Amino acid sequence: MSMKEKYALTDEGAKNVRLGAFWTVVVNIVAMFGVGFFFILMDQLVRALTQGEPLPDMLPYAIGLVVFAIVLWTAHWFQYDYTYGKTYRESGKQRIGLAERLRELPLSFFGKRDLADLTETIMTDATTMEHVYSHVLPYLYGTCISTGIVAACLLVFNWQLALAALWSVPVAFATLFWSRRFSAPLMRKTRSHALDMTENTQEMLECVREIRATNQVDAYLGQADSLIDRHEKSLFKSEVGMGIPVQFTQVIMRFGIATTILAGSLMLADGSIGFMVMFGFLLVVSRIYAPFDQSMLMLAELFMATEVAAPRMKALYDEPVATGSKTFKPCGYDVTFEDVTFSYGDGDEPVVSNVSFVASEGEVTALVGPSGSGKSTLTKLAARFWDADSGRVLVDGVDVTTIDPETLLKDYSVVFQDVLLFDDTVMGNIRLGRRDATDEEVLAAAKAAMCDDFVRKLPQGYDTMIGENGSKLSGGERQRISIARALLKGSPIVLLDEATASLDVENESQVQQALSNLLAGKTVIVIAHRMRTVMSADKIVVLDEGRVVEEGSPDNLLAENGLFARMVNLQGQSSAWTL
Ligand SMILES: Nc1ncnc2c1ncn2[C@@H]1O[C@H](COP(=O)(O)OP(=O)(O)OP(=O)(O)O)[C@@H](O)[C@H]1O
Repeated sequence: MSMKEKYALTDEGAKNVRLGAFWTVVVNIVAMFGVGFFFILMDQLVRALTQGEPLPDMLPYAIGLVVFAIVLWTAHWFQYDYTYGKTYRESGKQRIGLAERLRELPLSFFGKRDLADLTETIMTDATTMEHVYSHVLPYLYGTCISTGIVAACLLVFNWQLALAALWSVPVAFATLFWSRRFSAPLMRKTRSHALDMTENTQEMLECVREIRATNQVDAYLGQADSLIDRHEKSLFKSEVGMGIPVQFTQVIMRFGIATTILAGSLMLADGSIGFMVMFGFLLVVSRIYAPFDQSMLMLAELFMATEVAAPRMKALYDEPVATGSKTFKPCGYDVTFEDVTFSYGDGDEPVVSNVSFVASEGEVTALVGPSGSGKSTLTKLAARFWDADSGRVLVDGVDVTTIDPETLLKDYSVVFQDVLLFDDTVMGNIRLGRRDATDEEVLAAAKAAMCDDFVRKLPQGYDTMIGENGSKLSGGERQRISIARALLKGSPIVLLDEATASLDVENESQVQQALSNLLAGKTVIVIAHRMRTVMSADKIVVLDEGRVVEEGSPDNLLAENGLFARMVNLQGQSSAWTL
């Protein structure tokens, strides 16, 4: 596997890691030259002291020292730039790349993946990789290469002493990599326990009202406690599981010094090497192990990155994206379902089967049917939030799966039951419908959606911050803001999930008024909850267990006296169409 794939790097990132490794090699080799320089000076001094030779001229050494310092500083500067400066840029690109990827992924992906898990990938995994790019990879690769070069020189110089000095490096690394089979599962477990902890905290914060209302606070806190304990224990085990092999391999490596002294002493005794050769070897050997000490400590992080973080990031990159034509200029906006079958998971039972109907432009098509019959699913398929398993959804005869989702959604206004607002001003929330809308256009949409009266009563009117998900507004007010947003967008296809649960009578008639402004002249597919909407629809599609069981105008369906007629009779004069 290439470095790029293994560490989820971009092309430029892989290039910078290589250059970082190159400059690390230069730094290590230049540092070795320093050792050689010191060795030659020592040799001359020893000879002067023991054999009466004249003391060496110090000027070339002084000049050499200055040159050495300049070269080392320059090499360090490049190493620093490539390892820290440029690789941090790589991490920035990774994060932007992940965000771009999320943008390209089909919306169905977000339904399948746990959001806490996704947040962990973007925040924690990206941070782990950032540290690995900057602190570990160039340094580790560079050290291995420079050690290889020095080892080759030592082997040429004196292979017996070189073997005595260097055997410990491969043995130490082999031990460390072998220990990975034990430490890797521990790391994966720690990561998954950390994830459970995050999910629990996120759920606790999101559902704090429900938890309090159902007196579940103690139970939730108890669960959080046990998850934290479990994570702490697995973290301890994985630290020990990694720490012991790292310490052990550092000790193994130090045995190289002992064997160099032993072999060197024997060779010195039988006269096959001189004292200075032995001294030189010891100098080099003591330098060789130093960079590895640091690398070994980083290996834990590297293993974590290759075992957990990089695969998780790569998995996100490998997710199939929803693609399609970036231009879509239809002449009309009929939405046609053609024998559509769909299930949420591979191999699951279909939730809609062989559905065919046309929602015509300028008409309101109401989807009715019991809870779970597939009404919301059909609206999601219409907007390509999911792609059908078989059959086709067409807009003006064009299969939606051939159109890029972002391009397609420009033609859709969506008002769902669970309105989502941002912690922004009223103005900002409505303007999300169309970013370039003028203030006047936003106000006109707000008026048409019957928002104006309540917004003007807010402390700062349209500039009032409405809290997270509009927490400072009532359910009906939130819904009218989402309708204003859809009105401002003014798309030719409207998908609407009516909801009445949170609305009082006055609110309901205001929302109804807002809706009729939104729907005029559009292709409307509505999940109808109000009797009035159902009876005034141009077409009704009755669903049961994911199949279309009846289809036609309200009058015709009533006349047919089938399921729809029975449901209407059951509902009586109730204003809410709750089945
Ligand atoms: N994201 C999902 N993953 C798996 N199954 C799902 C998902 N969303 C819905 N379902 C299942 O698909 C079926 C149809 O659901 P859908 O929401 O389309 O029904 P509905 O008619 O809109 O129901 P309701 O009127 O209660 O909102 C249900 O059995 C539901 O459990």
